[in-house]
Amino acid sequence: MSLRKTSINVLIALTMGYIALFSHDHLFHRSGPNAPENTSTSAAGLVGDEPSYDVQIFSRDPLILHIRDFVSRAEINHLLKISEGTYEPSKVYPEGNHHINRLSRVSESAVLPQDPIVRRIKKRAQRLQGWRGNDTVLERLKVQRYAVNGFYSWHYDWHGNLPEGDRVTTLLVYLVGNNCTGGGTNFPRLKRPEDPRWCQIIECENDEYAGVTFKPIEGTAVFWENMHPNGSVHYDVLHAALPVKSGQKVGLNIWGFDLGWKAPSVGR
Ligand SMILES: O=C(O)CCC(=O)C(=O)O
Ligand SMILES: [Fe+2]
Repeated sequence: MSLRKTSINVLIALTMGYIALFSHDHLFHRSGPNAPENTSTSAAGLVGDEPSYDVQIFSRDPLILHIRDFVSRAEINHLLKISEGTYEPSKVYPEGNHHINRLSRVSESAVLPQDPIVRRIKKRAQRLQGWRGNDTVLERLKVQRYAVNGFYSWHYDWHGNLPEGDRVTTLLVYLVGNNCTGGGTNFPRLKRPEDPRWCQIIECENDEYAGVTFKPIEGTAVFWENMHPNGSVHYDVLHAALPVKSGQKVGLNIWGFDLGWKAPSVGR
């Protein structure tokens, strides 16, 4: 093939790629089933195109993604505003027994009302996870607020033995945290990656905790699968909200709950 023919072919391929990309974008953002809610006012920059976020695979087993700019500044302000006045002390529920236990968890929680902005963020979270069948639903969004000395000690988000299903995914979005010290999300069973570029998003120096600690960078999110591909619970997703030493941290929990989840009888 002559050089001229090759470059024409490359040009055609690039143009086709551009058209494919463009129409994909067109389908998803404007006319697809997941188009943003039709919110007609543009107050506070909350409406319009979906914010573009940036995803990186942090770990393959368990699957953990790090997502930059998952929510916009205007969305953060809105979520903080609608949660104000509705916080209650957070509870824990070992063996189905819901109670406050200040030895394992000190924070306040607020369940968010379902307004158009909340629904839009839920749709974004759902689309990120792909179509998992009608049995997997997102729980009501929950905001967790940690003051100085607030924390949530090491735990799993899965239950492992509920008859009604289980939490199969966790999407944790940091709403406030840029000015706090402490307050990272620690996974003690993960191996810290060696490449120093990860240090932008995880603690590298002076991390007094084993494993990996994600920094609570506002707008970013950490997503993980709580189960192995065959449905068995994953023990390496053990995690904690480390104590806040100064400032304040607020996180948004978006959990994927599979109503049809059952523990597999063998293996992982
Ligand atoms: O806020 C964090 O860093 C983790 C929170 C958490 O694990 C939870 O609410 O289940
Ligand atoms: Fe958790």
